[in-house]
Amino acid sequence: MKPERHDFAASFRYACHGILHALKSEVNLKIHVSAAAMVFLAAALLDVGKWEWLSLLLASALVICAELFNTAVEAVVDLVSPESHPLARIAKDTAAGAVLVTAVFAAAVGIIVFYGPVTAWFKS
Ligand SMILES: Nc1ncnc2c1ncn2[C@@H]1O[C@H](COP(=O)(O)OP(=O)(O)OP(=O)(O)O)[C@@H](O)[C@H]1O
Repeated sequence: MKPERHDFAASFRYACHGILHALKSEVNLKIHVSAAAMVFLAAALLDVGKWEWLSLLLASALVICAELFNTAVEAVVDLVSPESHPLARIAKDTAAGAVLVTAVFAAAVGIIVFYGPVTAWFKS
């Protein structure tokens, strides 16, 4: 049954519940969040600039958002099509493809941002 109308605080709680559920159930999301934490630590240690921080934050947020949407698509597909179906496969594979695209983008951003500071650190 659909819940009654709710306020902003309730919407915020539901959103946090969704994120926590995905964090508990999706290994890939745990990996992405851990990777983002390590990237932020490296960025702080290497003292990268404002625009580099912005790029890293944007790339990390994109990957995590894509993973959350992927989790949502998987749940809906499992709900409406527990049996094997070509359209269910397309929905899940496409959602996974979106995560892959954002992960490749994040890897490229990481290389662009860290290449200079890391080589300079090794030379020093
Ligand atoms: N109902 C279905 N009908 C057809 N193919 C499906 C169906 N469910 C899953 N698949 C196929 O199996 C693959 C794996 O599906 P699964 O639900 O295990 O997700 P997953 O990729 O393992 O996600 P995660 O590990 O993040 O939970 C899908 O990408 C799809 O190709």
